[in-house]
Amino acid sequence: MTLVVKICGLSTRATLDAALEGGADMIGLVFFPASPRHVELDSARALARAAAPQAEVVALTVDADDAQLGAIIEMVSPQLLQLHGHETPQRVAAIKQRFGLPVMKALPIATAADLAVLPDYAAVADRLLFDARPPKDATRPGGLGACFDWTLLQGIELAVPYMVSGGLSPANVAEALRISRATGVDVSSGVESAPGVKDPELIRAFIRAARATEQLSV
Ligand SMILES: O=C(O)c1ccccc1N[C@@H]1O[C@H](COP(=O)(O)O)[C@@H](O)[C@H]1O
Repeated sequence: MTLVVKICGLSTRATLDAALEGGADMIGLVFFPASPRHVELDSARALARAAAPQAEVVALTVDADDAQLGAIIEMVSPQLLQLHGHETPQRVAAIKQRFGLPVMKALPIATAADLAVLPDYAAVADRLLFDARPPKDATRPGGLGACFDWTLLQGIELAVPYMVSGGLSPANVAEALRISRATGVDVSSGVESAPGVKDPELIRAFIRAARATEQLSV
Protein backbone atom coordinates (compact mmCIF):
# COMPACT_ATOMS: atom_id res chain seq x y z
CA MET A 1 0.00 0.00 0.00
CA THR A 2 1.32 3.49 -0.86
CA LEU A 3 2.39 5.54 2.12
CA VAL A 4 0.16 8.52 2.91
CA VAL A 5 1.99 11.59 4.22
CA LYS A 6 -0.09 14.31 5.87
CA ILE A 7 1.18 17.71 6.94
CA CYS A 8 -1.25 19.21 9.42
CA GLY A 9 -1.88 22.69 10.74
CA LEU A 10 -0.88 24.66 7.66
CA SER A 11 -1.93 28.29 7.73
CA THR A 12 0.17 30.15 5.15
CA ARG A 13 0.58 29.89 1.39
CA ALA A 14 4.37 29.53 1.65
CA THR A 15 4.22 26.53 3.96
CA LEU A 16 1.36 25.01 1.97
CA ASP A 17 3.54 25.29 -1.14
CA ALA A 18 6.43 23.60 0.68
CA ALA A 19 4.14 20.68 1.54
CA LEU A 20 2.77 20.43 -2.01
CA GLU A 21 6.18 20.72 -3.67
CA GLY A 22 7.57 18.17 -1.23
CA GLY A 23 4.83 15.73 -2.29
CA ALA A 24 2.44 15.63 0.67
CA ASP A 25 -0.65 13.52 -0.01
CA MET A 26 -2.84 15.31 2.50
CA ILE A 27 -2.78 18.74 4.04
CA GLY A 28 -4.62 19.43 7.28
CA LEU A 29 -6.46 22.61 8.21
CA VAL A 30 -7.24 23.01 11.91
CA PHE A 31 -10.62 24.40 12.94
CA PHE A 32 -10.19 24.63 16.70
CA PRO A 33 -9.83 28.12 18.19
CA ALA A 34 -7.71 26.93 21.13
CA SER A 35 -5.02 25.73 18.71
CA PRO A 36 -2.13 27.92 17.54
CA ARG A 37 -2.86 26.43 14.08
CA HIS A 38 -6.52 27.46 13.95
CA VAL A 39 -7.52 28.95 10.59
CA GLU A 40 -10.54 31.10 9.83
CA LEU A 41 -12.91 29.90 7.13
CA ASP A 42 -11.94 32.45 4.49
CA SER A 43 -8.20 31.76 4.67
CA ALA A 44 -8.91 28.03 4.87
CA ARG A 45 -10.92 28.30 1.67
CA ALA A 46 -8.03 30.00 -0.15
CA LEU A 47 -5.53 27.39 1.09
CA ALA A 48 -7.84 24.53 0.14
CA ARG A 49 -8.29 25.92 -3.37
CA ALA A 50 -4.53 26.20 -3.78
CA ALA A 51 -4.00 22.63 -2.56
CA ALA A 52 -6.49 20.93 -4.87
CA PRO A 53 -6.17 18.70 -6.75
CA GLN A 54 -2.57 17.96 -5.80
CA ALA A 55 -3.28 17.02 -2.20
CA GLU A 56 -6.38 15.95 -0.29
CA VAL A 57 -7.65 18.66 2.00
CA VAL A 58 -8.42 17.42 5.52
CA ALA A 59 -10.58 19.46 7.89
CA LEU A 60 -9.60 18.81 11.51
CA THR A 61 -12.31 19.48 14.10
CA VAL A 62 -12.76 18.70 17.79
CA ASP A 63 -16.26 17.71 18.90
CA ALA A 64 -17.77 20.02 16.28
CA ASP A 65 -21.54 20.19 15.96
CA ASP A 66 -23.40 19.82 12.67
CA ALA A 67 -23.61 23.58 12.15
CA GLN A 68 -19.83 23.99 12.47
CA LEU A 69 -19.14 21.03 10.21
CA GLY A 70 -21.66 22.27 7.67
CA ALA A 71 -20.06 25.72 7.55
CA ILE A 72 -16.58 24.24 7.07
CA ILE A 73 -17.75 21.89 4.35
CA GLU A 74 -19.62 24.61 2.51
CA MET A 75 -16.72 27.09 2.58
CA VAL A 76 -13.70 24.79 2.29
CA SER A 77 -14.91 21.65 0.45
CA PRO A 78 -12.54 19.26 2.25
CA GLN A 79 -12.09 15.72 0.95
CA LEU A 80 -11.75 14.18 4.42
CA LEU A 81 -12.99 15.04 7.92
CA GLN A 82 -10.55 14.41 10.78
CA LEU A 83 -12.47 14.06 14.04
CA HIS A 84 -9.99 14.67 16.85
CA GLY A 85 -12.28 14.97 19.86
CA HIS A 86 -14.39 12.59 21.92
CA GLU A 87 -16.72 11.68 19.05
CA THR A 88 -18.37 8.31 19.73
CA PRO A 89 -18.71 5.63 17.03
CA GLN A 90 -22.39 6.65 16.77
CA ARG A 91 -21.42 10.28 16.21
CA VAL A 92 -18.85 9.27 13.58
CA ALA A 93 -21.52 7.26 11.74
CA ALA A 94 -24.00 10.14 11.98
CA ILE A 95 -21.46 12.64 10.56
CA LYS A 96 -20.66 10.34 7.67
CA GLN A 97 -24.32 9.84 6.89
CA ARG A 98 -25.24 13.51 7.18
CA PHE A 99 -22.35 14.99 5.19
CA GLY A 100 -21.42 12.13 2.85
CA LEU A 101 -17.68 12.65 3.30
CA PRO A 102 -15.04 10.12 4.37
CA VAL A 103 -14.06 10.37 8.02
CA MET A 104 -10.75 9.76 9.79
CA LYS A 105 -11.23 9.27 13.54
CA ALA A 106 -8.29 10.18 15.75
CA LEU A 107 -7.88 7.97 18.81
CA PRO A 108 -5.65 8.66 21.84
CA ILE A 109 -3.19 5.92 22.73
CA ALA A 110 -1.26 5.48 25.96
CA THR A 111 -1.66 1.82 26.93
CA ALA A 112 -2.90 -1.43 25.40
CA ALA A 113 -6.29 -0.79 27.02
CA ASP A 114 -6.81 2.08 24.57
CA LEU A 115 -6.97 -0.43 21.71
CA ALA A 116 -10.22 -1.96 22.99
CA VAL A 117 -12.33 0.60 21.13
CA LEU A 118 -10.70 0.00 17.74
CA PRO A 119 -13.25 -2.50 16.36
CA ASP A 120 -16.15 -0.14 17.10
CA TYR A 121 -14.45 2.77 15.36
CA ALA A 122 -13.08 0.67 12.48
CA ALA A 123 -16.67 -0.36 11.75
CA VAL A 124 -17.76 3.22 11.04
CA ALA A 125 -14.67 5.31 10.09
CA ASP A 126 -12.84 5.23 6.75
CA ARG A 127 -9.47 5.64 8.43
CA LEU A 128 -8.08 5.67 11.94
CA LEU A 129 -5.35 7.99 13.22
CA PHE A 130 -3.45 7.13 16.37
CA ASP A 131 -2.13 9.99 18.48
CA ALA A 132 -0.56 10.22 21.94
CA ARG A 133 -3.15 10.51 24.72
CA PRO A 134 -2.98 14.12 25.93
CA PRO A 135 -2.42 14.94 29.60
CA LYS A 136 -5.61 15.64 31.58
CA ASP A 137 -4.88 19.37 31.79
CA ALA A 138 -4.07 19.80 28.08
CA THR A 139 -5.76 22.72 26.33
CA ARG A 140 -6.12 20.73 23.13
CA PRO A 141 -6.38 17.00 22.39
CA GLY A 142 -3.55 16.92 19.83
CA GLY A 143 -0.79 18.89 18.23
CA LEU A 144 1.25 18.58 21.42
CA GLY A 145 4.42 17.04 19.99
CA ALA A 146 4.18 13.98 22.24
CA CYS A 147 4.92 10.41 21.08
CA PHE A 148 3.27 7.23 22.29
CA ASP A 149 4.68 3.71 22.42
CA TRP A 150 4.45 2.62 18.78
CA THR A 151 5.01 -1.05 19.71
CA LEU A 152 1.42 -1.04 21.04
CA LEU A 153 0.26 -1.08 17.41
CA GLN A 154 2.21 -4.19 16.50
CA GLY A 155 -0.11 -7.04 15.69
CA ILE A 156 -3.29 -5.00 15.34
CA GLU A 157 -5.48 -6.06 12.46
CA LEU A 158 -7.96 -3.57 11.11
CA ALA A 159 -10.30 -3.51 8.14
CA VAL A 160 -9.44 0.16 7.55
CA PRO A 161 -6.08 1.87 6.98
CA TYR A 162 -4.43 3.59 9.93
CA MET A 163 -2.02 6.46 10.32
CA VAL A 164 0.30 7.27 13.17
CA SER A 165 0.87 10.75 14.63
CA GLY A 166 2.07 12.41 17.80
CA GLY A 167 5.55 13.81 18.19
CA LEU A 168 6.73 12.77 14.74
CA SER A 169 9.64 14.61 13.13
CA PRO A 170 12.10 14.14 10.26
CA ALA A 171 14.35 12.33 12.76
CA ASN A 172 11.90 9.69 14.02
CA VAL A 173 9.32 9.17 11.26
CA ALA A 174 11.15 6.20 9.70
CA GLU A 175 11.37 4.45 13.07
CA ALA A 176 7.69 5.16 13.78
CA LEU A 177 6.72 3.58 10.45
CA ARG A 178 8.98 0.58 10.93
CA ILE A 179 7.62 -0.18 14.40
CA SER A 180 3.95 0.73 13.96
CA ARG A 181 3.53 -0.65 10.41
CA ALA A 182 1.16 2.20 9.73
CA THR A 183 0.30 3.07 6.14
CA GLY A 184 0.35 6.78 6.81
CA VAL A 185 1.93 9.47 8.97
CA ASP A 186 0.69 12.83 10.17
CA VAL A 187 2.81 15.64 11.61
CA SER A 188 2.31 19.11 13.00
CA SER A 189 4.67 20.27 15.81
CA GLY A 190 7.65 18.35 14.43
CA VAL A 191 7.81 20.56 11.33
CA GLU A 192 7.55 23.86 13.22
CA SER A 193 10.07 26.38 14.53
CA ALA A 194 7.55 27.55 17.19
CA PRO A 195 3.94 26.51 18.01
CA GLY A 196 1.88 27.23 14.90
CA VAL A 197 4.86 28.39 12.83
CA LYS A 198 5.61 25.84 10.14
CA ASP A 199 9.14 25.60 8.75
CA PRO A 200 9.32 24.88 4.99
CA GLU A 201 12.67 23.09 5.28
CA LEU A 202 11.42 20.82 8.08
CA ILE A 203 8.30 20.05 6.03
CA ARG A 204 10.44 18.99 3.07
CA ALA A 205 12.78 16.99 5.33
CA PHE A 206 9.83 15.18 6.94
CA ILE A 207 8.34 14.17 3.60
CA ARG A 208 11.75 13.03 2.31
CA ALA A 209 12.37 10.93 5.44
CA ALA A 210 8.92 9.33 5.23
CA ARG A 211 9.22 8.61 1.50
CA ALA A 212 12.66 7.04 1.96
CA THR A 213 10.98 4.24 3.91
CA GLU A 214 8.96 3.31 0.80
CA GLN A 215 12.17 2.47 -1.04
CA LEU A 216 13.22 0.22 1.87
CA SER A 217 10.00 -1.79 1.66
CA VAL A 218 10.09 -2.67 -2.09
O1 LIG B 1 -2.46 20.69 15.69
C1 LIG B 1 -3.24 21.04 16.58
O2 LIG B 1 -3.12 22.13 17.17
C2 LIG B 1 -4.34 20.12 17.00
C3 LIG B 1 -5.35 20.63 17.78
C4 LIG B 1 -6.39 19.82 18.19
C5 LIG B 1 -6.42 18.50 17.81
C6 LIG B 1 -5.41 17.97 17.03
C7 LIG B 1 -4.36 18.76 16.60
N1 LIG B 1 -3.33 18.26 15.81
C8 LIG B 1 -3.17 16.89 15.48
O3 LIG B 1 -2.50 16.22 16.52
C9 LIG B 1 -1.68 15.18 15.99
C10 LIG B 1 -0.30 15.23 16.58
O4 LIG B 1 0.33 16.43 16.35
P1 LIG B 1 1.89 16.68 16.64
O5 LIG B 1 2.62 16.27 15.39
O6 LIG B 1 2.27 15.87 17.83
O7 LIG B 1 2.00 18.13 16.89
C11 LIG B 1 -1.71 15.34 14.49
O8 LIG B 1 -2.59 14.36 13.99
C12 LIG B 1 -2.31 16.68 14.25
O9 LIG B 1 -3.13 16.60 13.10
